[in-house]
Amino acid sequence: MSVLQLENVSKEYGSLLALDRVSLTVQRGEFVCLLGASGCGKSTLLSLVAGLDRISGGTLDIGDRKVSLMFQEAALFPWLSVRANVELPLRLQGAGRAERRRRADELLEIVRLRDFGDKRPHELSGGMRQRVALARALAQDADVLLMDEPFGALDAMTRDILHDELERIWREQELTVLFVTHNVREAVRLGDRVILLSSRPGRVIEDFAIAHARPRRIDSPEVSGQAAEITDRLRAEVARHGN
Ligand SMILES: Nc1ncnc2c1ncn2[C@@H]1O[C@H](COP(=O)(O)OP(=O)(O)OP(=O)(O)O)[C@@H](O)[C@H]1O
Repeated sequence: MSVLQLENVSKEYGSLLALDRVSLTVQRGEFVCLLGASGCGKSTLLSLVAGLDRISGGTLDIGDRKVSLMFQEAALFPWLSVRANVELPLRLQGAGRAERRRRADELLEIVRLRDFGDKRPHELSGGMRQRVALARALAQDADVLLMDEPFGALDAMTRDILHDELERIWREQELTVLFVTHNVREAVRLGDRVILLSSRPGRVIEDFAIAHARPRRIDSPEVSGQAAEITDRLRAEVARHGN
């Protein structure tokens, strides 16, 4: 069952064409990575799916499904405790105090931060803050999780660990994920599919199926081999555009 369908979606910002007739279908439970050179419109695509911006042409069908967004910066409220940050979406949903607390603790357990609920964000490492952001995104109980380079600012080791965690949570919670990155190995490590976008204006130039058994290691020969193939394709595309 598809949860998201884009057909010939274009996006113009004034005279700038950011996306050019992008077609993409995401099935329920799929982990789809969007990959492309800088400025090709990856974030634009996410913001269209999130309903933060309007398409200029084509059709985008997400039905009545809810999305939640996660960015490179955790964007937590510094004056609130970790638990209170996770509780915020629950508060907006109208959940009562006890229910909020119960669900927030459950989510903190899922991201392995159960003992950190009373801390403030500044007391946590960057990786831990992203875990809180993930818990907060999960609190929205969305059908589709939209992630815009969520681990881009983390060191390689922390990123590795969070890949494992995200994969586990995706599987356990049966999430559908649309994940933007410009890190080819990360895309192959995580995705069921890797959608390669052209340089601006962004068009889908290839849809790679990633069939290697999970869990994958980012430094495994399988991931490295397929990442090299995709990198060559991306390089050719960037060279064609001269940027
Ligand atoms: N609100 C906006 N107004 C005008 N132009 C915009 C706006 N948002 C994005 N753009 C332009 O659209 C193009 C695509 O931007 P976008 O941020 O989606 O690319 P990206 O692939 O996510 O880039 P990066 O990998 O560098 O984050 C860029 O040329 C950008 O300058």
